[in-house]
Amino acid sequence: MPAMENMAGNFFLVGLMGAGKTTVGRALARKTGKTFYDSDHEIEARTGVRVATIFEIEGELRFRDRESSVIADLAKMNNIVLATGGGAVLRPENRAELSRHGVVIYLRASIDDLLARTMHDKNRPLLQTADPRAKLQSLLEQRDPLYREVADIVVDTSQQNVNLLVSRLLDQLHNIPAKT
Ligand SMILES: Nc1ncnc2c1ncn2[C@@H]1O[C@H](COP(=O)(O)OP(=O)(O)OP(=O)(O)O)[C@@H](O)[C@H]1O
Ligand SMILES: O=C(O)C1=C[C@@H](O)[C@@H](O)[C@H](O)C1
Ligand SMILES: [Mg+2]
Repeated sequence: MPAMENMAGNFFLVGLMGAGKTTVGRALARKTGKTFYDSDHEIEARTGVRVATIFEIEGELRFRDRESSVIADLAKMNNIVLATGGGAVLRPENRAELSRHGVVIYLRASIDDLLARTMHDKNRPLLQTADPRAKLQSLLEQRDPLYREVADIVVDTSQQNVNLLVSRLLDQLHNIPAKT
């Protein structure tokens, strides 16, 4: 088993759908011995239904309320890696919680990669449209400034294998003071 990195504080991952927040977050947690959480999974665990069903029945606004409540709870924990939902940065209170309680990592990827990585998963309601590429492009335009605003580190994930990505990320994290 590879050596465990001993680092203090929380790490929060932000970025668009398909950027790899869940995948990279899980690997980063394993490597640092932190507990992994995913805000989408937490919302699903609390409600007992999939994200797509919440959008369908309650609408996006109510989903965002649920998301803010989960983020507020999880951000206060210690020694965790949290993969946030792609739209978590939309609300200023979520951005404040994230930047206050952990080091925020923005995972970027090309639209081509995002599209390829999200194509087969029907649990992303915002991409169930006739033109998911155009949707991703417009979400990127809207959200890129918000991801950047909240991020302590920006990482390009295009054409990067997950293990390599995590080891490069750890090099950068060593140079950033922990937020606890
Ligand atoms: N660096 C990478 N290279 C290749 N494939 C990747 C990479 N990162 C993630 N993937 C793949 O892309 C898909 C989407 O990744 P993941 O679910 O981690 O994205 P996400 O950012 O959590 O998306 P969402 O916001 O919708 O939850 C998965 O099938 C995953 O295996
Ligand atoms: O980008 C978004 O707005 C979303 C991303 C997913 O993680 C989910 O939180 C949900 O599908 C909405
Ligand atoms: Mg995810």
